[in-house]
Amino acid sequence: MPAEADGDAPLAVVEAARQFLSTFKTPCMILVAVSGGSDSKGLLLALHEAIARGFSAFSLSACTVDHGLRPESASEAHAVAQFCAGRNIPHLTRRWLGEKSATGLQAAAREARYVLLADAAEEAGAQCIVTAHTAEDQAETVVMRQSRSRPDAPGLAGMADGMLVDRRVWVLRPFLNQRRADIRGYLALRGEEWFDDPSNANPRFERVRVRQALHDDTRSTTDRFMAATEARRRSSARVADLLERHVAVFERSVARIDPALAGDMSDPDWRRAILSLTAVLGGRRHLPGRETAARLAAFLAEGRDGRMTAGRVVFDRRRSGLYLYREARNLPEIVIRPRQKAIWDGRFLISNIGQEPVAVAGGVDAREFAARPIAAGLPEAIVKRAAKSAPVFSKVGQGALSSKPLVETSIGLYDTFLPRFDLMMANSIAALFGRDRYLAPPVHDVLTEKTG
Ligand SMILES: Nc1ncnc2c1ncn2[C@@H]1O[C@H](COP(=O)(O)OP(=O)(O)OP(=O)(O)O)[C@@H](O)[C@H]1O
Repeated sequence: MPAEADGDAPLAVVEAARQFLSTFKTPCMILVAVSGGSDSKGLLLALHEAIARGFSAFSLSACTVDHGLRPESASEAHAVAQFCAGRNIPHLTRRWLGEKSATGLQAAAREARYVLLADAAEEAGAQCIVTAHTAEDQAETVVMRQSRSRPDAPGLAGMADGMLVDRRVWVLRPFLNQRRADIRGYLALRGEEWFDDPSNANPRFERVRVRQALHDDTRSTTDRFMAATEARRRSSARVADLLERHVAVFERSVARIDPALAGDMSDPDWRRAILSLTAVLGGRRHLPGRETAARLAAFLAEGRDGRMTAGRVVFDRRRSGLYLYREARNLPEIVIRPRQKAIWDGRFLISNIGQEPVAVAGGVDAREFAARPIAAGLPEAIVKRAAKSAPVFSKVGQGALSSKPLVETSIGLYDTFLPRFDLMMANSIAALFGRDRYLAPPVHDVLTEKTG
């Protein structure tokens, strides 16, 4: 399926691969996520060529995820494996065996794909993953985000050029500025073919509808995206700074905000800071929606002492500050088997390191929780209220637990997918909740290295 290409464009694709390799802190093995479509096959070939021409300390491996959604998917994965074998590139195929319900199919397939790719990277010994998202993918993402923009969106940052998956491996996107026609031209020049996924033309999916409607020049969208990404990174740096200066978190459960900043949400970065804290304390994976944010802003603007609940979080306003803690309602009860981990209430990752099952419930007896925050200077009434939603561990059946589980805050906002432009604020949230910094990307990053 050869396609038209500009004169120098094929070399531009290899040049993009070369430039990408030159951004690494140290040479490493890169796992290329190859679907068999033109973009990812082009990325694999361009990296392979760039490595052969001057970057020999790098190596490649590849992985294809067979989602099992189309009859041809297994044979396509096999063809990719053969293509890799011909170039001495180790290749893994991973099958998605999860539940495939019609609603949210693409989102479920996406999350499963990234986790399978992360597992494959670990198995192959690769230090990062690359995907071949293009300038067209970027333009589509911007349009889709525009249509559902959340209150946290400063400008229209599109897809990040890097994303940490599962807290363990970075997915980088070296072709975000490359056009599909150029990648296809490059493949044609090298005499290579590719598969066209028919679901890329299925109007059931939002991305496909957007693509079909998008007549925008992707080059100008790319420029706008780069400016927006820069704005988003600066916003993230500022949010990090605001959180560090004005917020304290006690026992991973109560946040105190300086009284001076308790009444105002008009600054978009400060609003993001408060809404992010709300998501973490409320155990949610997304920021509260527009309406909740507006209700909260109205409450804070009143400037009076009192309480309101938003996004499962109580906002308790007193002269000494604004206190945030999880409301004591709808707290789940779970049992964690020996040597297993589970996320409780979206807020805590609990590891049962003992030999017996552990039951987890909310705030039945929180005396232990109460002692420390009071000693740290929190008002007693706040501690008592917050204690009601703290996790309490017990033995299933009679008696006392012989070993306590390990507990850390689960940051649903970032633990599965952390876009690179939010790394600084994610790190300051992690620090507030007593967690280590997130894994740093393997490539140089001027902004985070300067300020973070
Ligand atoms: N089945 C697959 N196996 C391996 N890699 C894949 C697969 N599907 C997609 N990819 C990788 O992801 C890139 C983007 O693919 P595509 O646009 O189809 O995914 P997407 O669902 O839109 O991605 P995202 O959800 O991350 O925006 C591909 O260029 C390829 O690198």
